[in-house]
Amino acid sequence: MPTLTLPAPAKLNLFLHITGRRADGYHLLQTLFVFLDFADEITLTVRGDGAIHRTVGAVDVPEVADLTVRAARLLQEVTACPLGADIQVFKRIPMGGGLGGGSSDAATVLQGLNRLWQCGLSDDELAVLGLRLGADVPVFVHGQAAWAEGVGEQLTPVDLPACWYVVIHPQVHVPTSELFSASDLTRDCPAITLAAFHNGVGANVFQPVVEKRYPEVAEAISWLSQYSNARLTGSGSCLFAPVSSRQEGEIILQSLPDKWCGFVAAGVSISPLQQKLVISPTLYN
Ligand SMILES: C[C@@](CO)(OP(=O)(O)O)[C@H](O)COP(=O)(O)OP(=O)(O)OC[C@H]1O[C@@H](n2ccc(N)nc2=O)[C@H](O)[C@@H]1O
Ligand SMILES: Nc1ncnc2c1ncn2[C@@H]1O[C@H](COP(=O)(O)OP(=O)(O)O)[C@@H](O)[C@H]1O
Repeated sequence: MPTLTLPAPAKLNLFLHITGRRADGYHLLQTLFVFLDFADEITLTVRGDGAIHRTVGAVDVPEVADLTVRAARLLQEVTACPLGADIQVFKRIPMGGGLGGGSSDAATVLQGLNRLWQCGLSDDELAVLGLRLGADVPVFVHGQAAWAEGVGEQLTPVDLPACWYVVIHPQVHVPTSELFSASDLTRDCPAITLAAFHNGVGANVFQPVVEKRYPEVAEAISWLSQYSNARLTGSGSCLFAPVSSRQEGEIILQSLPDKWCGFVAAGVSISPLQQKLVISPTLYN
């Protein structure tokens, strides 16, 4: 049966402001998404019997709740596709760390099965479907670094200069919903422009809230700030800082306290998924 292996990259939120709230309680954001060349790997194999199974995946995510399985079922339902799939998810991206791994996995499954099942949906149609699974799925479907508004689905592509980042996971799980409901979260940021961001305006509004509730994250931010401008990504708990080269990042990581994990990755404007899809439109065998 046809098989396809694709990357599901991590993202960083280079800044994240909340500008207001929708009537349904969801928060309106301004953020800048960039991708990392650090990714989960997903292998999809077509099944003729219509069943969808996750044959490899994170042990602490039940198969039925896995965003890859939910994405496959959604695409199957919407397109009335009679085919199924076996899904292998090799996780590298820390979960619940603000790196968007679950959303990225879902986007990769939508893109991969759209091809394997020959559904013929456009990127825009896949992004609309993806939004039903999570606010961050559309940006991963399009795979282009973007200025984002709304809940993160109103995307304007941007081309950012290549950059290296040190990313640290303080081994703390920070639940996104808890942070969005925090009383001390700033929800009235004035709207800014991309030009203002490039002039140094912009912060992550979750950062002070997370630092107050999770001292371990505050300690990690303070540690990384010795070397470069450290900031939280998404709702945390991972943090990142720009560095001038992979080598500089690796040197910083040599002093990383054992209790935390870290890696160095390149920030890229075209996601590793889009790069692979564009280079070889008929990838599967
Ligand atoms: C904060 C961001 C920034 O990129 O990323 P992560 O930290 O998750 O990577 C996203 O906005 C995360 O969006 P999304 O992926 O939809 O968050 P979920 O975990 O599904 O949302 C959990 C809960 O947070 C609240 N929520 C979420 C998004 C939003 N714009 N407003 C909200 O109020 C809702 O109550 C929702 O039920
Ligand atoms: N394939 C998946 N990979 C990671 N997390 C998943 C997956 N499917 C469902 N989840 C759930 O989504 C939550 C958020 O995961 P993730 O997207 O990695 O983090 P974040 O939203 O903080 O960037 C996890 O805690 C997990 O319970």
